[in-house]
Amino acid sequence: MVEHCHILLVSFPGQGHINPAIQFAKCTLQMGAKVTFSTSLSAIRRMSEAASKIPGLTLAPFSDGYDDGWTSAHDVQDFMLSLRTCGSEAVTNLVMAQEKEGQKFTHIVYSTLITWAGEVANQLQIPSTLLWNQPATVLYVYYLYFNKNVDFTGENNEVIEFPGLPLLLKSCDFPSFMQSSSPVIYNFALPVFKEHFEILDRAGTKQKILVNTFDALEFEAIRAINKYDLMGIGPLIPSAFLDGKDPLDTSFGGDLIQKTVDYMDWLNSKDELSVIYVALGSFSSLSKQQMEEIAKGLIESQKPFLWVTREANTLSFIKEFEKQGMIVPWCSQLEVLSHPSVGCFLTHSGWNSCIESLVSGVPVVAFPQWADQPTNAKLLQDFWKTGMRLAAADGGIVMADEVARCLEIVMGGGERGENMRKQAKKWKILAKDAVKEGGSSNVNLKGFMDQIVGSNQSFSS
Ligand SMILES: O=c1ccn([C@@H]2O[C@H](COP(=O)(O)OP(=O)(O)O[C@H]3O[C@H](CO)[C@@H](O)[C@H](O)[C@H]3O)[C@@H](O)[C@H]2O)c(=O)[nH]1
Repeated sequence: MVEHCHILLVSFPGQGHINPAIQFAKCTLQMGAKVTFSTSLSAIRRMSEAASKIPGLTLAPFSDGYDDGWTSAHDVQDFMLSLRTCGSEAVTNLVMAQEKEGQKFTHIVYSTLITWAGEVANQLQIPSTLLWNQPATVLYVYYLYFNKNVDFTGENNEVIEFPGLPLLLKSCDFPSFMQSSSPVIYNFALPVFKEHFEILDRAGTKQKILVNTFDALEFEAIRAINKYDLMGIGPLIPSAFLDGKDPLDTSFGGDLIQKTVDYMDWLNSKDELSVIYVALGSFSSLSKQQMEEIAKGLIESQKPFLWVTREANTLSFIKEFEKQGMIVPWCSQLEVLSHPSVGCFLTHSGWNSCIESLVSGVPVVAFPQWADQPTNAKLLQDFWKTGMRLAAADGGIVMADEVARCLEIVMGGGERGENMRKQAKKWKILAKDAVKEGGSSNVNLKGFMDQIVGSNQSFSS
């Protein structure tokens, strides 16, 4: 029975993980399940009041030892260890507390990087499912890296074929952690991804993996790993920007910073498709030189821009720069992307940003930094064909000319830009189709819910 379904949802505290997790919670709540959402106190604190009042949602924060939030000034390995220790204890305590009251969680759903929640679920013999919040393609690439005899050396950046994938990758397209240039401080990452597979394998055969993607977008990659049952249940995006069923669902509710500057009047004053929206990650750590090159490239483009950054004060020509654009510390990205004046998204290609660009039908200029972002940028450019990736000059810096060149191609009147805009419109329609009643993601999510309550009763949407 649906009212007996109680999901414990555990998420990594980063913005790119919290957002799809909250949206997953909203979808399953609408189907009648109860959801307890557990993550670090710092992430729960930044959730809007509205999110904390979602009916049926219980928040279960725990201290991960970084109650003011992790910043790049902290050692990332220490943080991951502390999160694992504190999180494992918190999840165990939550399960025990339920049992004391004669109740139990039906299922534990845990996000990417939260391997330990899967481990605790295995130990406590509670069925669990990974909510993978990156493309299915990236999961497949990691799977091959750890499990199959595929040569990932990619010497001289030669092209590598991946069985079952209609896409050729070079080493520069791999997740950054696989690349030889990955900084030592991120050496913790590959073992975490390896552990994901080990935990899935210990949980039993043919484990389901929920993926924030949809069938039409990654048909082959979703089916490429026979060992697991990947299910596209995305895009996990607030309803108002997707199917419109709930016009009041206009935000994820877990914003890093609550909106502080009003940019809507400014956007309203601009011509259709004329504005460049720039957001290069919640924790961008671009060098001063790189920031300046991007700024110069934007100026060269002569187009208005809205740039989300909290580092603009490092720019030497900020005053001149501000005449052409607007700088904000945070915005509602989906609100901006769905504004008619926005014609291009200059993005770090974090997975949520990619999928939000597709849902909004906005072409991109991709500037991947790390993690899955190089692969995401490759997919956007060569598979979904909605944009292009910036090329770095010798020395690794992307120069202003390159920024301006790509913006001109994507936003200009030429054939390439025209095609990208056409492709972007196509994905916008297909994304909405996926979540409609009877759409692939809608069917998959209902199927998952049916399975976890162990009944044949169908869920309403
Ligand atoms: O001003 C802003 C800037 C961002 N966002 C939102 O913040 C989220 C950002 O997510 P994402 O684009 O995925 O970036 P990160 O937060 O950097 O995501 C991390 O997590 C993702 C999911 O695992 C990975 O794909 C990325 O590489 C990794 O950096 C999106 O929902 C945006 O809509 C806003 O609402 N307002």
